[in-house]
Amino acid sequence: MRVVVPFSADRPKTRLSDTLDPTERRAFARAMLGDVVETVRDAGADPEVLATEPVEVDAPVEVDDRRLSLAVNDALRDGLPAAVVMADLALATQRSVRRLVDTEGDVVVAPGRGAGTNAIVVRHPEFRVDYHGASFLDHADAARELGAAIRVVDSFRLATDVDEPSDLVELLVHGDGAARDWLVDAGFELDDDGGRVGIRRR
Ligand SMILES: Nc1nc2c(ncn2[C@@H]2O[C@H](COP(=O)(O)OP(=O)(O)OP(=O)(O)O)[C@@H](O)[C@H]2O)c(=O)[nH]1
Ligand SMILES: C[C@H](OP(=O)(O)O)C(=O)O
Repeated sequence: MRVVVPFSADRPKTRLSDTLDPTERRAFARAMLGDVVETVRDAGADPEVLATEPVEVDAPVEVDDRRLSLAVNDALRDGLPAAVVMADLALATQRSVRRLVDTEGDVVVAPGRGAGTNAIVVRHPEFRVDYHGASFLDHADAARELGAAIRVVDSFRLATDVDEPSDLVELLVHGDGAARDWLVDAGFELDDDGGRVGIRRR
């Protein structure tokens, strides 16, 4: 199955601005992209990166700097079925991606926290993505309006998109790819000194 991996190359991860400087955010986002592409391929699917600017990665890259939903809907027109897996799902595993693409349904969604849509499989020819805000609810409504069968994949690993500093804790604990290595090399470690486990930088 085609797996489109959208990647905002130019100004990535602005919600991590208090934790990483712009250069670090680009490098960290790029490390997560590489992990997602490798995981998708290990799951036996075919990654295609949809980036806002050229990027060196082990997968075909299409550059499209239009807004996310517009670019993704155009990419979906290149052939269904197709999945869209976000480039910041650094905890995704071969098994969780396989579970996503093997789940039957006209539209299959792996929700993210905050009513997001972290990954989606589209088999219905008239379905269109509409990202940002409560996109999970918007996608469920859109599927119902089409009479499309929608399925939800409840997965910790697909639900964890790395957007904010608290997400870095999950990556340190559960990740095992280049993005986690990048964090460790940058001096990040768990802060387990009482209360909820956080993150600190040596
Ligand atoms: N191709 C493309 N990818 C995008 C765009 N906006 C976000 N993405 C990607 O979509 C995924 C989810 O988006 P966000 O979580 O908002 O990522 P982000 O924009 O880097 O993060 P913030 O700046 O904190 O919003 C990430 O993998 C982004 O790289 C876009 O306009 N075009
Ligand atoms: C892609 C987008 O991510 P967010 O902007 O919500 O982090 C969404 O999940 O709709």
